[in-house]
Amino acid sequence: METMRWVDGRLEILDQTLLPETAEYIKCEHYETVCDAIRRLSVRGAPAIGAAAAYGLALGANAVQAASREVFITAVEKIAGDLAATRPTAVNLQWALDRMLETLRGNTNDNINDLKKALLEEAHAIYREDLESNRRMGEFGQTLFPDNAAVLTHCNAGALATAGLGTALGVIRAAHKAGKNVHVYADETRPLLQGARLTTWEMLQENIPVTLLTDNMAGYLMAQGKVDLVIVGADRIAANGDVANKIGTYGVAVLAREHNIPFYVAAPMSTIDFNIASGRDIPIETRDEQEVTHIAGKRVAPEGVKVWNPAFDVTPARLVTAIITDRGVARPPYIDSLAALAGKE
Ligand SMILES: CSC[C@H]1O[C@H](OP(=O)(O)O)[C@H](O)[C@@H]1O
Repeated sequence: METMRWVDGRLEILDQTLLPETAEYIKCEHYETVCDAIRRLSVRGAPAIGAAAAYGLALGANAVQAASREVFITAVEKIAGDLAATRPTAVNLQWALDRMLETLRGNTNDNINDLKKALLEEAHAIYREDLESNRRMGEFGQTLFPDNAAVLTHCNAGALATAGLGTALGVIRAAHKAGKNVHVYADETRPLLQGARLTTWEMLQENIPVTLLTDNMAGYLMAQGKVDLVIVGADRIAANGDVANKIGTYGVAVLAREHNIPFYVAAPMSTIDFNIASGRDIPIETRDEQEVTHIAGKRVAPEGVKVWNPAFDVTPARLVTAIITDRGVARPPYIDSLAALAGKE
């Protein structure tokens, strides 16, 4: 099942808020529909958000009526700004939009229709490349898995968060395919339950053994000696290796360190933000309080209670055993190893 698809000049997005019960595609005729899909997590996960924004920009550009290249570019830049404003933490969103705008500005063609075609081609390329990136991360990462590995993961860093295989789950898929007999422990991941709803669904689809646990069970599972390694995705990684990922990841990393369990992060190079020195500078999204006060649409917390709902937290680099990227595995010190993988001096 595709996370998204371009059909007859429009973007169709698998609505992940309806999974696992219902698999339904949102038909996006306007880029504002894509903005809404990103904001409400119909499409989610750093690489998937980036690809959706790229297609959203191509969709919006197609609707622009401009008399000149300059007017067209100004209109497209405004659409990119609207898409960029949907969610602040996943750097792939801005990365994809920047790449699309660079493509546009670097194309000296004055024919507006040709510029529109070039934007759509770039969106296709971003989506296609992410699938290849997932495959490469899987190849690099599965070498870190022992046979019969019991693997704990948090949130959903799977096919649904990317263009097809996943980051953390892409590594798990590769290890499963390599015959390593992986067993997955999936944190439910409150408040939006990406683990309970999406990771378990993906693993069951492919007969990869999976056990669901609530977030507050992870420590006891580790204390029982039942976890060989932890692997998670990322939304933004700072130049020093600090990792922003779904809320709860930091707690899992501290528990893993306490129990001497390797803690791996799988992320493409497009998730590394070399413009940010450390996790202190990563913008953390806070979301609607009803995500915490309600479960399945039913209020469970009393009216009037104060709520704190950060969607992400930051795991310091010192708690990260290795970062598995699509260019290889980075080990501490990340300030050097990530820069080397990026080909920076
Ligand atoms: C492969 S990126 C997946 C990453 O994105 C998730 O956040 P959200 O569901 O809010 O988009 C979570 O942090 C995952 O690790």
